This record gives sequence, structure tokens and C-alpha cells, in this order.
Amino acid sequence: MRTSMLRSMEAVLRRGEISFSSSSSSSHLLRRSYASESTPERKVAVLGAAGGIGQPLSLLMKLNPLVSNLALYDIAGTPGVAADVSHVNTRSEVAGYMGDEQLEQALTGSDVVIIPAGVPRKPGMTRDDLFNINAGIVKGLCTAIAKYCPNALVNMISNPVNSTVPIAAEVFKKAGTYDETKLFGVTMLDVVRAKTFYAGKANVNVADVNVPVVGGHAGITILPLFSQATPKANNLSDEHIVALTKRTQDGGTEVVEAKAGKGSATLSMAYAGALFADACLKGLNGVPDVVECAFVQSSITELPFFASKVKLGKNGVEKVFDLGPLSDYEKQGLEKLLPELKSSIEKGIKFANAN
Ligand SMILES: NC(=O)c1ccc[n+]([C@@H]2O[C@H](COP(=O)([O-])OP(=O)(O)OC[C@H]3O[C@@H](n4cnc5c(N)ncnc54)[C@H](O)[C@@H]3O)[C@@H](O)[C@H]2O)c1
Ligand SMILES: O=C(O)C[C@H](O)C(=O)O
Repeated sequence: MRTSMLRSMEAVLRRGEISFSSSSSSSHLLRRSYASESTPERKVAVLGAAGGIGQPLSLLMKLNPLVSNLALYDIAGTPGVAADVSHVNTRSEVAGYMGDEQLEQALTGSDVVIIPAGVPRKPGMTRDDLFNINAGIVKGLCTAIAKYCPNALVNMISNPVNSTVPIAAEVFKKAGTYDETKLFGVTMLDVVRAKTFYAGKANVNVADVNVPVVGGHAGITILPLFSQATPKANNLSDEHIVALTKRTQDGGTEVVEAKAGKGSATLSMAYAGALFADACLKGLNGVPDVVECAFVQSSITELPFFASKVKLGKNGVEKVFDLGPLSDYEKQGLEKLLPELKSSIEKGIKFANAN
């Protein structure tokens, strides 16, 4: 029976009928979709592809039938990762690129560039403690993106996202290539966590759950809006909501502590990164009503960047949705997060312009 299941799975993959979805109707990773003979060519580059996130993310992107070319770039280790992933019998051609001199080839022609390059946290560190190393890495990679694939959608995973996205924006502005509809801080893992934790407490099917998460991607700047969660749960007290909010905000730290010095979330992040990249590809391909949360240029608060629901279309961000009705608890959370998020954004802008 197992063999016949594997055979039919393989047949479906060969026909290109498997896709990814985190939509409200289903959070299952693999799902039949509209992919067909007419699916356009799409090149996706993963920068930091040999890392803890990069490797499983590269595998998940290899499983995505919307990808025709997968470029795996890192400063070391990519030949092995690319050879390994390339043996998976799905649509995309895989190529590995290593070192500065191969970055141009890796990036040229990319429709989506996913960036999980940089150091992860160890116990006791904040995401901001990664700034000194990761800011320079992101700046260098974005300088190359501006040169070699200025029209690509950029999915920024490297922390601190609250600062690395503003750094990327400044680099692109200086290069004259900035398009605010094409730059995204990936906050999908916060949404994935909020859905999982909510489903557990509300006792509902996790596949049916939707929870917007707004603000930024660090501690109290992560603001899950459980008042807007669906399906509605009648069994959750105010104390439950406070606990769920705190667990979502501390989700990254929970993993960092459990890994005890061996890094931060990699597998769940690869899953979340693959979902978000898939949403970007669907938008580019003209699939209607693709809506996910992301940290983007925004005017829905006083801050220049903010995470909220965004509609993804043929050019990237088509619409940034405002926050909708908030509970009093969420209104307080919003007030509290603004100063910290503001200073992280300003730190990124200052770094990009000083160096
Ligand atoms: N946005 C999120 O929700 C989220 C979630 C988890 C982790 N992260 C962040 O993602 C980053 C990567 O985490 P990880 O666990 O994969 O780390 P890792 O150390 O396992 O991997 C990072 C990879 O980046 C590579 N790298 C370093 N400099 C590079 C450069 N200039 N160009 C290309 N590649 C380069 C390294 O060689 C390594 O392979 C960290 O900053 C981490 O904090 C973000
Ligand atoms: O917590 C981290 O440092 C990694 C990531 O931002 C996460 O949320 O898991």
C-alpha cells in the first residue's frame, strides 16, 4: 500500500500538480493546485543555501512546481547541497554557486531572491545582537541584487528583520532600483506559530486556522491579532489570549533555548519561508487574492515599515491592508511596540547610509 501511495505521489509530482498553500482554507504544505503545462518559467535564488534554514528551504523550493530554475548560493558548501537537491525528480533545474565571483550568475534572471544568510542567535542573545554581523552581509547581498536582478522580489529572512529590511531599502534607493512593492521581511514564521498555538488552545483544526500577525519580527514587536483569528473560539479567556500572545512573541527564543547553543529555528523557518515564497510566485503568476502577512513599506502606522496583511500580485505588493478592528489588549500592544520598532528601523537606515 505504501508503494502504491509513493507511486501515485510521484506521478502527481511529475505532472506538476503539487503546490504549497498556507491559505485560510488549508495550511497543508502539499496540495493539488493549478500548476500546468502553461506554468511560466520562474527562477528562485536562495542566498545562504548551505545553512540551517537554507538547506531545508532549498529542498522545499525544489518541491515547488512553480519554480523552473533554482539557484543555490552560499560562501561555502553549495556544490554539495546543489548536487544533493538536484537529484529530486521535480521540475526545476538546480545549480549551486559559491563565493563572490559566482554571485552574479546566481542572481541573474531571478524572479524571487530568498535571503537566509547570516548568523543565528545563541541563548541569551536578542535578534538585535546579530546586527553587527548580519547588517554587513545583507548590505553586500542587496548591493549585488540591485546590480544583477533589480526587479526580483526579495524575501528577507536574515535577522534582525526589523533592521535588515530598512537596510535593503536604503541600498536599493542608493542604487536607484528601489521598488517598495518588491521588498518583504519574512514574518511568516510568526503566523505559522500563532496558528499552531491558537489551534492547540482553541481546540480547532489547525488547517482551518487563520491569525494575522502584525508589527515586526522581534519580541514585543510581534503582535498576533487573536481577536481576528478564525475560526472563532468561545473557550479562550483573556488570560489565554495573553499567554498565546506571549508564546508567539517568544517562539523564536523557545527554539533557541531548546537548541541550547546550536542555533535557532531552521525547519519551521524553512517551511514558513517556502510558504511565503510560494505566495510570491503565485502572485507573480497572476493567481488572484493571494494575501499573507509580511513586513513591508507601509503607511498604515506612523512607521515607514510595518508587518500586516498584504495582497501579492504580478509586481509584488498590490495592497497593504490596514490593521482592522483591534481589542483593547492589542491596542496596548501596538502602542508598546512602536518605539522599539521605530528605533530598529532607524538603526538599519543609519547603518546603510553610514557605511
Ligand atoms: N525571519 C525569521 O523568521 C527567521 C527565522 C529563523 C532564523 N532567521 C535568521 O536567519 C538567519 C540564518 O539562520 P540559519 O539558522 O540558517 O544560520 P546558519 O548559520 O545555519 O546559516 C547561515 C548561512 O549563511 C551563510 N552566509 C554567511 N554569509 C553569507 C554571505 N555573505 N552570502 C551568502 N551566504 C552567507 C553561511 O555560510 C551559512 O551557510 C539568521 O540571521 C537567523 O536569525 C530568521
Ligand atoms: O529567534 C530567532 O533568533 C530566529 C527567528 O527570528 C525566529 O523567530 O525563530
